[in-house]
Amino acid sequence: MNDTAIEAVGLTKSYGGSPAVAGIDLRVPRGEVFSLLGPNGAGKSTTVEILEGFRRRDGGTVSVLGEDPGQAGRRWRSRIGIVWQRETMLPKVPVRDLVRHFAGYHPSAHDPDEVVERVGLAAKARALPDSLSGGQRRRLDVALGIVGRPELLFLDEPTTGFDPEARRSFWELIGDLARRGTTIVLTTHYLEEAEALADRVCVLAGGRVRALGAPADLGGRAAARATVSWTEDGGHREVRTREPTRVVAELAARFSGEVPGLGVHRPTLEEIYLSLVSGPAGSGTAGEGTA
Ligand SMILES: Nc1ncnc2c1ncn2[C@@H]1O[C@H](COP(=O)(O)OP(=O)(O)OP(=O)(O)O)[C@@H](O)[C@H]1O
Repeated sequence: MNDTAIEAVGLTKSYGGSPAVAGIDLRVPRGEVFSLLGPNGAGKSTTVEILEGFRRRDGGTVSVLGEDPGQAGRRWRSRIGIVWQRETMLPKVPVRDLVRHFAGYHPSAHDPDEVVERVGLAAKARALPDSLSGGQRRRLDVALGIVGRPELLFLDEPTTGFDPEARRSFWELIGDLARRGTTIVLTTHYLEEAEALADRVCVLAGGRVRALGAPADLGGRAAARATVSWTEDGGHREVRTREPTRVVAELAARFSGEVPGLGVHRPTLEEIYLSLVSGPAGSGTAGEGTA
């Protein structure tokens, strides 16, 4: 089996002459959790909808699970799961029956009751979709996206409206699917979600790839200087250093033990992300290139 789930080369799409996707190259190996980040209007949904076969591209080549999504048929579609950004219209059918119904479309679906349980809707199994809260409704969308045991799962801002506990349990669910080999494309505005789940993140801005890499390395993050801070003589002190361990060891020796107010701060993914998307299009440097 081909070990590439998604390959796009030179992908372009314009709306009324304005480029939304301006030449993107992507390769996502099977089994990877790949996260697309970027500000509103960056081109994430357009890219993902082309990969899902719901939007026509203007240029470039695309292969998803070995087929061109623009030409692929129902069998291909049944190998893909989608959790849309916007709520989809659902019939007035209880949660459990709806998940069972969706499972019926797929030859090797998960047990629907287990899926309802996994997304935390067991107590609402008999409820109608209309009666669910926003976060519960989102969990139902997730259940419908995963029940078919997709090889490739697209999640477009899946945890919007989730409370913190629901988000954590959703992360566990996604981690579990990933460990079982599902390839996942996650679009999110939550940097901590990308950090918790993604093997690699791709930052899009202005329809182009600004940076690509593991969350820990993105934009030179791993090599970036850390800030070591402490309190001394009643005042705040800090140094920026590439060797925070050495600085902390020196401080520990100097204070003979606990260093008052000690802190070590490395750039967060959010800080790196903001520095990547704040410049003019094309100014992103670190890690730029082919995904
Ligand atoms: N159907 C459409 N018709 C015209 N312009 C569109 C259409 N869909 C998207 N666009 C434009 O294309 C650009 C990229 O939009 P897209 O929805 O792909 O961005 P996004 O990164 O998904 O944003 P968000 O984070 O807000 O969901 C935007 O400037 C948007 O206004």
